[in-house]
Amino acid sequence: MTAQATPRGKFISLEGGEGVGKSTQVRALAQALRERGLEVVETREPGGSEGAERIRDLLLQGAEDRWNARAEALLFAAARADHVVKTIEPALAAGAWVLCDRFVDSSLAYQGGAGGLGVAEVRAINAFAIGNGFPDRTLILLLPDGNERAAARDRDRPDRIGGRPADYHQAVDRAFREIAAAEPERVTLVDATGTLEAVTARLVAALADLLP
Ligand SMILES: Nc1ncnc2c1ncn2[C@@H]1O[C@H](COP(=O)(O)OP(=O)(O)O)[C@@H](O)[C@H]1O
Ligand SMILES: Cc1cn([C@H]2C[C@H](O)[C@@H](COP(=O)(O)OP(=O)(O)O)O2)c(=O)[nH]c1=O
Repeated sequence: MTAQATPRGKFISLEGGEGVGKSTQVRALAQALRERGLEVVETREPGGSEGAERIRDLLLQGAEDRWNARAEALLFAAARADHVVKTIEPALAAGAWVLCDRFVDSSLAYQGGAGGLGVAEVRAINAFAIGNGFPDRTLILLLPDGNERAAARDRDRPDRIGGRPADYHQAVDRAFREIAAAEPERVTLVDATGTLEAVTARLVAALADLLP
């Protein structure tokens, strides 16, 4: 008898601006997928491995001018390279589904689109960092006025990037929509209004073609 190879898991990233409900929905979607019998690993960026969590502190704490735009983009990519090798790839190879709270599209939208480096340039450094490790599906949560939930949650202590001005966050939002338009096979825009349960149901529906 020959051993059956374990089928590879699927890699799903959740994206969107500040406070649209990504962390809430990673937990809820993981639960919904587990109820369907899937093994699920939840992770986040920046972070998700020991070294990447250290880089997270460097990126999110301290003064706004702690890093220039290129250094910031490279630090996100370095954290991602470690996260892929240490956490994401082993889980997928073992057959688990990986749900990631932010991934490469956050770099494309924040550093590339809003930060002025250019989406193509930031894509290139990330291609070097992660090779073929793009998600199987990316779900971008959209709120019409995204910031109310984040503002209520963070009060007056946003992090180094969350605290940037409104026009930066509007540019992030535009960049996410452009990425979705450019890569419709991988990237789906999902309405994040309504109850937690309603949003989770939309996310599950957006994965229908990948589910076993
Ligand atoms: N569907 C929802 N309706 C109302 N509030 C929500 C909903 N989903 C999340 N929240 C709340 O909005 C805030 C931001 O959600 P969170 O999941 O932390 O967002 P993100 O990870 O995108 O920053 C939290 O206080 C959370 O409890
Ligand atoms: C992964 C990633 C995050 N970020 C930013 C987005 C957030 O402001 C911050 C991550 O903080 P996080 O706590 O995940 O944000 P939130 O819960 O508000 O969504 O880092 C980038 O600018 N580029 C990236 O590649």
